[in-house]
Amino acid sequence: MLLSLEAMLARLAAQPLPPPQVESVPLQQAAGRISAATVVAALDLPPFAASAMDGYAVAMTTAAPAGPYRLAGYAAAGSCEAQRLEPGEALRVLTGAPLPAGCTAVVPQEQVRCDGPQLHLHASPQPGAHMRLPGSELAAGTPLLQQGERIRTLQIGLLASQGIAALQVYRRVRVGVLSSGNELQQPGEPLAPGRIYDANRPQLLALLAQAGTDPVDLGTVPDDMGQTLACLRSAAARCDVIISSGGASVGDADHMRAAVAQLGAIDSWRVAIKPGKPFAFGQVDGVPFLALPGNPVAAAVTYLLLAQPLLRRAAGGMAAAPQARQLPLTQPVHNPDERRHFLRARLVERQGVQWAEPFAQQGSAALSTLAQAALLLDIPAAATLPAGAPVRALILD
Ligand SMILES: Nc1nc2c(c(=O)[nH]1)N[C@H]1C(S)=C(S)[C@@H](COP(=O)(O)OP(=O)(O)OC[C@H]3O[C@@H](n4cnc5c(N)ncnc54)[C@H](O)[C@@H]3O)O[C@H]1N2
Ligand code: MOO
Repeated sequence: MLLSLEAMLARLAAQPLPPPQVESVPLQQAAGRISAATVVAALDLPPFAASAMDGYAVAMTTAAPAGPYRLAGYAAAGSCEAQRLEPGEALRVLTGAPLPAGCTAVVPQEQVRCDGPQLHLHASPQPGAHMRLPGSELAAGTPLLQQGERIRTLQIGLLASQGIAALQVYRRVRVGVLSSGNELQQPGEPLAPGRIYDANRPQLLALLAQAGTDPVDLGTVPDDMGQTLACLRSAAARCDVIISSGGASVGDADHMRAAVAQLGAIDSWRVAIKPGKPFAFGQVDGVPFLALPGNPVAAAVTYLLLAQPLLRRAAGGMAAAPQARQLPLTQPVHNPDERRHFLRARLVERQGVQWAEPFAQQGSAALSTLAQAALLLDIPAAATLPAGAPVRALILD
């Protein structure tokens, strides 16, 4: 049976996965990790009334708001002395200094004239000017991080300003990657006749590293039952998820599915997408196992569309819709197939408008256009779209 992409995703979402483990990391190393806890602000920010300028804190009077004021003292950032102004008094303050009780405005030093102990303002200040009031930026109790949220680099400063030195995050998921096939040779070795370089394993390992997992290189296994079993057993002992490519389809030299079935269970499916029709899911000694197709573009596309959501869940992360936008097509597209096509495309700009331009080469093995692609265009089954028609474009970078 050919399953729709959505039905396949729903099936994968229903697969039980082991709960992610939790570890503590220093705050500055937490960017890109998944928060294992909901974090709320413990402090008001700023925690006390503070000056936003180098200048003077004044206690205004209605009779003479521009002064003169009597200079009553001094406070710098870090001062801890509790001070108080009476109406008509001013305090020299530096940026970040705690403001004295009774302060009604801060006047930047460029806008005053000092005459001995007397301060004259160039103009009447606005009440509250340049005063950072406690909690005005952030109130204690405000949520800062949700459990399952990916921590952004630009959140680190805010978390540090709350006094947080370490965060509870989910341990990176260890994802083992293996390739199968007698034809495969390692990049770096001389190429023997009839053989090809293993493109899928380096590509998948790189995608996994970029996604914040802990990739484990399980190497290449030939089409041999004994070696496939040995590789899978050792992988299950050290990985949280195992991904293979090749041997997902109907070929004779397919030991992968038989080996997985012997060590656990496997369910093969066909998904109504091109590239990427053959796809299998199972478990090896209880460790989730995903079999991606061997054709290199099909392996990359099924990784992005099917494996990534499962890995995000295994990592404790919240579900996230793929980044997509609507773009007009530069040329007509015809998909006579019963499968939805995901076309590699580039983004072009014409007269200030962005368009999606599909590459001519769309073969499931044609890595050269994957290497240049900025977009994957989602073309419905049995559809003919004219030039200019809007299509859903998944953003690849
Ligand atoms: N009779 C049928 N044949 C095929 C069907 C089908 O439905 N009926 N499906 C085709 C589709 S679609 C795909 S995709 C491929 C997937 O097949 P497998 O997952 O079994 O993969 P293999 O047969 O092992 O390899 C396919 C192709 O990819 C090359 N390959 C494999 N691994 C790598 C790698 N790590 N790096 C680079 N290239 C790799 C392999 O040499 C083959 O050329 O099946 C179609 N056939
Ligand atoms: O997945 Mo295959 O690569 O559809 O052509």
